[in-house]
Amino acid sequence: AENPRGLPFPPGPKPLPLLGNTLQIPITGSWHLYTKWQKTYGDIVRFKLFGQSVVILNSYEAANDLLHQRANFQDRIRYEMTGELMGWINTVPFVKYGSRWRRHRKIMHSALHSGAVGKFNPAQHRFALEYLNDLLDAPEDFIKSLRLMAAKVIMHSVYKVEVKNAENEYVTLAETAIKQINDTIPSGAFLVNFFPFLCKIPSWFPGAGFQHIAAEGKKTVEEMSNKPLEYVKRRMAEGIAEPSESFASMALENYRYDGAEDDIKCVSATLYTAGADTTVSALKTFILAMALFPEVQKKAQAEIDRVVGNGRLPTFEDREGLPYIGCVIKEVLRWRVVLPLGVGHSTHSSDYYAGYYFPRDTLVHPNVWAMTRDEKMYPDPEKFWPERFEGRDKDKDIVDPHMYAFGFGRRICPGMHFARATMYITIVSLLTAFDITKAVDEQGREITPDGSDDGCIINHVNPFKCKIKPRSPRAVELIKKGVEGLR
Ligand code: HEM
Repeated sequence: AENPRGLPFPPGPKPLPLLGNTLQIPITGSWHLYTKWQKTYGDIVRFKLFGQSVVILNSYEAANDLLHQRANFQDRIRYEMTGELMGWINTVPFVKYGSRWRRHRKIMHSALHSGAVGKFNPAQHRFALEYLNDLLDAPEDFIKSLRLMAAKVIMHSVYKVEVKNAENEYVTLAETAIKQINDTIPSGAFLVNFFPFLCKIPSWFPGAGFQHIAAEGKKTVEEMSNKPLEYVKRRMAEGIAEPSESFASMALENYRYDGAEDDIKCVSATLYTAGADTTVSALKTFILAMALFPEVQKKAQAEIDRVVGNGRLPTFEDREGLPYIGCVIKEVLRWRVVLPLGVGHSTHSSDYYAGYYFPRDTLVHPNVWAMTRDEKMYPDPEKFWPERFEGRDKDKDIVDPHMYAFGFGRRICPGMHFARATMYITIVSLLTAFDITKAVDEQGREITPDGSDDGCIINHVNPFKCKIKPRSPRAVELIKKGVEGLR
């Protein structure tokens, strides 16, 4: 029997036949609703999206017990539309728990684990400098040039593609693919994600427009994966490529089993889609926080001035000597966590926890947003206050955001060390060279950004205005000199 102990499902709102609770779940910012449900139903809440059983874990403890500790909670559900029809099933976050996924993780791990990832620091440093230089020319385009920086860092690290502008062929392909995915994943937006049998309807059938969208999507995903890898292989064949010049060339050198190339192609394409927008989200949050909390900015700048001095820009070597910056990065990851619902894991077979029954293929999401708003751990949670992390032992009475911002268990973000390095060098360079303040309107009044966010799976603060001004003529000189040095 599936449920021999006859235990109940976790509590939750009553579902309608067929529709389940789908009509109750907002497409954006659903974590706010789940956090309210925590008061009614507790830390473990169950509901249904059409026929899909969903469990939300509202506490760090429950998420850690299940998603981190249990091997049975490391799978992913099938997304018919996004995964199967559009071809995203070939990218790591969608791959089912099993041998293929293990091969993909191994390829990523060998280049991205904490001891190896330093290889990419020169590229991260270079593009952070170019970002500073872009800000000198067009400070008001700080978000646009941030996106460009993230694209440059990943494309260079993964393929050694030199991205000059946002119109780059490979960047455009990946961005188009991401846009297509964002339009299809949210709950309810695409019925076919939850009604697999709809896939069998021919595409000329009225209302089956999803099949055209799927076909378009699949083409984009294939091109996004094939084209840059062909570029790498061309460089290798022509003998231009250093074997270790990029993630992909290293992987092609190191892994030569049957089917290795296909694995490498899928993994490489994943890195842009998983790594660019997430990093941009975190860095936008940082800039917003600096505009809203000037005293934090001053303190961070004082630390840099003390440790680095003003004769140079900071480097990766300074990282250990800048503990307050470390706390700022943690607070960025907590204050507006990038993925407020993480990425849903699923159960491989039926299971029990806390007296409740979990059928197989239950979609289980950590409500990370609720964890970041736990007032017992983080008093005054809306305040951006890095000091809350100062002078404490890891895991003692406060959870380090690194423990939840990058997910859980065997599925934990394999790019976390890479992401943190990009965040570090960008943040520390920005603080050294610029003051970030609120913008002023024509009457000279300060404009305070409202700090709202778009509520998407990868959550972004909404576009806002701020002033980004060099701290001194010396800072401008250092940026110019730094960028010159790169040429
Ligand atoms: C601040 C930036 C980032 C954040 C906050 C972040 C967060 C996450 C989270 C929450 C997950 C889901 C883990 C789970 O299922 O429990 C994830 C998965 C993943 N991330 Fe990241 N990530 C970031 C940057 C990156 C970067 C830069 C890369 C690649 C270079 C990357 C590659 C991946 C991949 C491949 C997965 C799927 C892992 C799997 O399903 O086995 N991420 N990330």
